[in-house]
Amino acid sequence: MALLQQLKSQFVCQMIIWYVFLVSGLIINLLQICTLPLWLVSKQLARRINIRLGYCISSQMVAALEWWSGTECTLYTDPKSYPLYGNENAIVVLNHSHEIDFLCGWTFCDRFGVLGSSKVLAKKELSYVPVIGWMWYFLEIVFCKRKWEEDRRTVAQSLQNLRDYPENYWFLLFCEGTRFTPKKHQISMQVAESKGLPKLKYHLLPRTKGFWITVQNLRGTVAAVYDSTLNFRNNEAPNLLGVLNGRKYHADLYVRRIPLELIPEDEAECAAWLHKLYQEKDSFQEHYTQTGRFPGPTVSPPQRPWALINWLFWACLLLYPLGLLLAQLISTASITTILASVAVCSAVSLGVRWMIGQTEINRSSSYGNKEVHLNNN
Ligand SMILES: CC/C=C\C/C=C\C/C=C\C/C=C\C/C=C\C/C=C\CCC(=O)SCCNC(=O)CCNC(=O)[C@H](O)C(C)(C)COP(=O)(O)OP(=O)(O)OC[C@H]1O[C@@H](n2cnc3c(N)ncnc32)[C@H](O)[C@@H]1OP(=O)(O)O
Ligand SMILES: CCCCCCCCCCCCCCCC(=O)OC[C@@H](O)COP(=O)(O)O
Repeated sequence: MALLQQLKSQFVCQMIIWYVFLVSGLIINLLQICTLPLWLVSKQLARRINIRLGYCISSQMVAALEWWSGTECTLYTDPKSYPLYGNENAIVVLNHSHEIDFLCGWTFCDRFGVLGSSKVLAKKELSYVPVIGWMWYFLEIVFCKRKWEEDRRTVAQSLQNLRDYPENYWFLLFCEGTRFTPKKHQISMQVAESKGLPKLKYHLLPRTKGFWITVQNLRGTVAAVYDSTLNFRNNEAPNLLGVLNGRKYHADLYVRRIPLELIPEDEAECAAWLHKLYQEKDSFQEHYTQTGRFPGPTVSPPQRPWALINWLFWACLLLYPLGLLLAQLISTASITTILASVAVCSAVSLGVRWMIGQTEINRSSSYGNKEVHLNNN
């Protein structure tokens, strides 16, 4: 067991995973481009094909979490809501304090069969990330600049486009708008104070505009909001490099299903509703800190084999030509070819390392970091 753990952290294993992810990802991005003419002929078919192509990329990261690192995910939820998960459209509201929260979200998507179709309100910068960001264009992910004056029109339009989406999806919203850091927390609590809102201990003050516009534009096509609160056992702060090194974590996710009809239509009332939701989320986090668990019964939604099968398929397809190339390199062993191979390996590892950097909190944006001029009236 210890030997296997040692093996998982070896650089050569990392390189194999990165190589398969990057090369298969770029091939899939190319295939996605090839579907462009189809959008003009049959939009719904193009969407269904892209859902499957997207699955081939995102499920590789799910496979890394579930099969490589062996991370376990426990769901705390009402058993009456459980059968609805994956069988309806939903808006997911999730806390944003962990580097792999999006990946745990993807794992749950996979277990409920909505991984390829799931959506997120993502910052525009992520659309430039190769493989993942490029894939997102074809999955109709909603991007925002976090500048309301510009976003209010573009975000509403992108949301309207999802109204006739052909497969069930979960639309993820990190209402805090950025990852939790002590400084961002302190600033957002000043804003809370100026608005006369109670302080939150574990969350940043939620941004309400994105939530309101999402609910407004998806009303009638989305059945519920899944209020989701994520935590990791033993106070761990997991990260993507840990996952790729084969480190095992245990995620706990508390989900409450709230029918969409219960959410007020009026903007101010909707904002007040969201603030109250975050106060409740804060109390669930407090409960977790005190007791090591969330309230209510637990379930472990079954793991599905498709993410692993997909990874094995791409690995077989791409490692064979790589092996042939390496064999040829070794047999010819010219200094130029060796230098060229070292350069390619370095470029791959630098590229993927930069992509992993996008998930790291210490490289988080300055959004929410700037002192705001507060008006206490
Ligand atoms: C059964 C299982 C269930 C669940 C499983 C869980 C999950 C799985 C689901 C789906 C997975 C799918 C995909 C996941 C894959 C990958 C995701 C990866 C990452 C992408 C995530 C991101 O990129 S997060 C960043 C982008 N997103 C957001 O920002 C969303 C939230 N933001 C908003 O909604 C904003 O309102 C906005 C972006 C629409 C506009 O932002 P802007 O800044 O322009 O406006 P504001 O909202 O801030 O308006 C100004 C108001 O804010 C007040 N203010 C000022 N400073 C602060 C502060 N520091 N904190 C709080 N508030 C502040 C200011 O006073 C203004 O107040 P008003 O009263 O006028 O509103
Ligand atoms: C098998 C996989 C191996 C290869 C790994 C490559 C990894 C590429 C991952 C890129 C995915 C990017 C998703 C990042 C999600 C995220 O967490 O975004 C942060 C935003 O919410 C808020 O940003 P900020 O304001 O900066 O806190």
